[in-house]
Parts: sequence; C-alpha cells; structure tokens
Amino acid sequence: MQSLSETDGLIMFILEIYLLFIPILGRVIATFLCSGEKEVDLAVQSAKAAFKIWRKKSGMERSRILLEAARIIRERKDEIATVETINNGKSVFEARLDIDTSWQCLEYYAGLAASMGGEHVQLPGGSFGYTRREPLGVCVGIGAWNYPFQIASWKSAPALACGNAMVFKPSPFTPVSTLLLAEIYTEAGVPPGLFNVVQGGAATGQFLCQHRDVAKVSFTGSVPTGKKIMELASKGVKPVTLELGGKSPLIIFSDCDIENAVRGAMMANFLTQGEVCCNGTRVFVQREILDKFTEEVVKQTKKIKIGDPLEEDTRMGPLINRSHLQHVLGFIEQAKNEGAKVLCGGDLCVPEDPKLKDGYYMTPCVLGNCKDGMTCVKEEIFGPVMSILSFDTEAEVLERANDTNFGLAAGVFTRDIQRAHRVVAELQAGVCYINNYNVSPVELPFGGYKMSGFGRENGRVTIEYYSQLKTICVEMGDVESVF
Ligand SMILES: NC(=O)c1ccc[n+]([C@@H]2O[C@H](COP(=O)([O-])OP(=O)(O)OC[C@H]3O[C@@H](n4cnc5c(N)ncnc54)[C@H](O)[C@@H]3O)[C@@H](O)[C@H]2O)c1
Repeated sequence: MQSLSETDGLIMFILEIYLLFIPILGRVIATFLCSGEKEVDLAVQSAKAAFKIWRKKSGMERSRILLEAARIIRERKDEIATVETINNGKSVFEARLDIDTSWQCLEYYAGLAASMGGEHVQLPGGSFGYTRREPLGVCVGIGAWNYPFQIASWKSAPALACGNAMVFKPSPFTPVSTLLLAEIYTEAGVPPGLFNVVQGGAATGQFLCQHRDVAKVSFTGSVPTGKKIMELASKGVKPVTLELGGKSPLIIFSDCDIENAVRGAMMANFLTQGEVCCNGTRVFVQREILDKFTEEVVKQTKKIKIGDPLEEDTRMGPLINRSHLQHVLGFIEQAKNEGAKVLCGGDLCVPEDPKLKDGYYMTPCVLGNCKDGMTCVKEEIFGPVMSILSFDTEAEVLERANDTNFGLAAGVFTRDIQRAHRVVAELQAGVCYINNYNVSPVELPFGGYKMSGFGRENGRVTIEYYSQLKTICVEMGDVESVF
C-alpha cells in the first residue's frame, strides 16, 4: 500500500493504492485506488441529486423497488455468496446465509416503507397539529470486513426505505461484494446515484464523515474507530449509529439441555472464523457440568472442517489477513503465559490442498482454566478462540458477566424459565439470547449497550434512526397575540 498526501490549505489530494489479497490463497488478486476528497464529494453530490427524486416517491413506490432489489439478490445469491467468500474467506455455506439475511432485510423495510406516518393531534378551538416522518438526506455507511454485503444491506435497506440516499464505504479488505449491491439497486430502479460506493480506508472514511452535505453516519467497526467517527460527526452535529465490538458472555447453567448448550457455544464462537462482533467468547459454565460440557465442546471443535471455503462441506476458512492471523495467535500465546490451558487448536494450519498453503488458516481454539483477569477474557480477539470459565451461583456469574466495558450481546442456557428471564433482565447487553446464540432475524433490533455502541439496526425501531420528525401546528382561529 502506498500513500501520498499533500495539503496546501485549499486542495487536499490523497492517493492510496490498495492491494487486494485473497485470504484463501494469500495472494494479491487486484489493486484499487482509494477515493480521495474529490471522489467523495462527487459521490455525495450525485447521492444528493438522487435524493431529490427519491424523497418525493411514495412509500409504496420505494417499497416496490426495494422488493425488486430483494428479488435480484435472491436470484443472484450463489454468485454473490461466492464473491463474498473470495472477498472475506468465510465458508460459502455461511456466505449464503449472509445473503439470505440481506434480501430479507430489504423485504422487511420494503414492507414498512408505506406505513411510515406521523400522528394527528387535536388542539383547542378546532386547531390541530400533525407530525411527518421525513428522511434525513444523504446518509453515510461505513462497514467492517467480516460481513461486507450484509452490513451494506442492513444499513442501506432502512435508509432507502425512509427516503434517504446512501454513500457506502466498505472495508478496504473486502471492497468487492458491496459493488454488486450498488449494481442491483440500480437494476431494480433506484435513481442513479442513490446508493454509491466509494473505496478506501481511514482517510476516505474521514472525508465522508466531515462532508457538509452528509446528514448521518452509520458505522460498523471497532471501538477506537467508532470514537473517532463520533468525534468527526460531532463537528457537523450529525447523528451517528455505532455498531462496535464486543466480548459477550454466554452463561450455561447446570440445568440446561447440554447438547443444545454445546451447539449454542459453537455458534457463539466459530461462525466466520470467530470474526463476529456479537460472539459469546466468555463461556461461563456452572461447575457441576464443567467437565462434561468442556469435553463435548472440545470434541465438536476438533471436528470443524477447515479448508477451502468454496467447498460445500468446509465450515471454517482463512482469517481475513496475515497480520490479523498473527494478532489472534498472539492472544493464544499470551493466554498460555497467563495460565490458561489450550484444550484444542490455536495453531497455524496448513490445509492439505497445496494451493492453500499461503492462506491465513488456523485451528479453532478452546481455552480452559480461564480467569476473569486474563487478557483473553477481557479483550476482543475477533478470531476462533473460546474461553471457558467456571462459576457457582447466579448472582456471582451475573456480576462477572457484566464486568466489562462492552455490552453487545449475551446468552443464557437453562431449562428454568423464570431464571432465564431474570438473568437476561440483569445482563447489560443490547441483544440477549435464551437457549440459542447468534441468530439475527431482521425483524428484531440489533445493537449494543455501553462501549459496544448505540443506535440500532434491523427491526421497526431503526426507522427512527434514518428519519426525522417534523411537527406542524395548524391554527384554525385568529392569532391571539400577547402584544
Ligand atoms: N456491532 C456490530 O454490528 C459489528 C459488526 C461487525 C464488526 N464489528 C466490529 O468491527 C471490528 C472489526 O472490523 P474492522 O477491523 O473493519 O474495524 P475498523 O474499525 O478497523 O474499520 C471499520 C471501517 O472503518 C473505516 N475506518 C477506519 N478508520 C477510520 C476513520 N478514522 N474514519 C472513518 N472511517 C475509518 C475502515 O476503513 C473500515 O471501513 C471489530 O471490533 C468488530 O467487533 C461490529
């Protein structure tokens, strides 16, 4: 990657050339130029022009176009999933699930587009007031590399349904699949420029957040970047949605259905090579079942098929890039030094297929003997590493589960229905699962507490994050002046 930057007070010109590595093979497959300030401005201006047309359309008209886009995504599902797998390294089996939740999101907001109304309020003397729910304007979406197509869909669907335009910047590690979404929206009939994609890293993201014609920023990524985005957006008093990282607890009580709890723990840790924000990586197991649970989890983890993610039966592909792989392996080394026990995995993996020898593969890892103060238990690893901790009582585990700055998700496995609801009511997390983990129906809001962010994606409530409310006060009598 090369970076040249030049500032003379009036013109800022930034040229970055990114090399696009394919995680499966560890080879460069493309290079691309980043959008500088000028390209960002062009994208915003074209979105602004499209917004003028789009905002005038009725909800039904917008709905029809979103439904058509959803249909095209369904039709092109296998192709998009393949691109996503090449882009990100996740198994094609999983990538197809991401594409499913993407078109479902478009369908869901298409369904809501026509019913976004305000309210009518009767006032004294025949006067009345009413409210209108109006779009914000040009919204910016900035995405992480773990769910590129899904993140772009989850942001753009509610934005467009509400009548906004969107300029989206994918992560420079996964720049490709979002372009397909832009192509699909265009084919479905949105005005040209309504959904634009710009490419680049931090500098491009900053230009977007600072642009005076941008009305809102919706960001998915790490906590440190989220803080910078909030700071940039605050200069223009722009609302932000932040979907940030996590270190979520999964609490397994001894009265659970243990087979389901094991499946839940696998789902909570090993999807997309463990590179999932809401993963339940702190697995608290009640002491009575610790050995049995751990034995079964280790057995299942060893069975995960690692290899070429384009093959149908692969369930774990490569991590996103070499430096991230090393970062994750570094956490495992540190965990060992701090007294955790590697129960399985945690090593570099060279798949048998010689063409994969330079890819970024590792074996999924289960760590035992973990303690609350260990780095592997406190920090987001963002890789296939499960930390198992034991506990004795409900009160104790709640205290420990909540002892984190993050608050994205949490889970509980128990057969005791009262305990299940009592525990989730106390968990400081935006998304809680009872007897399951990492399912994300688009009908339900998704987002964090504490440093995992604010604002929501999905569900009816997200309409409020992509619209603003106008109040109109109507006088039916004479003006009563106090002067
Ligand atoms: N809560 C969620 O919904 C969710 C979903 C997926 C990932 N994540 C989080 O994302 C992180 C991993 O993703 P990542 O490594 O791509 O995150 P990141 O914060 O490094 O980058 C995210 C995006 O922000 C851009 N960016 C970086 N610096 C910027 C700046 N100064 N101004 C504007 N944009 C900037 C990047 O180019 C990228 O597009 C993890 O912490 C994970 O938990 C959260």
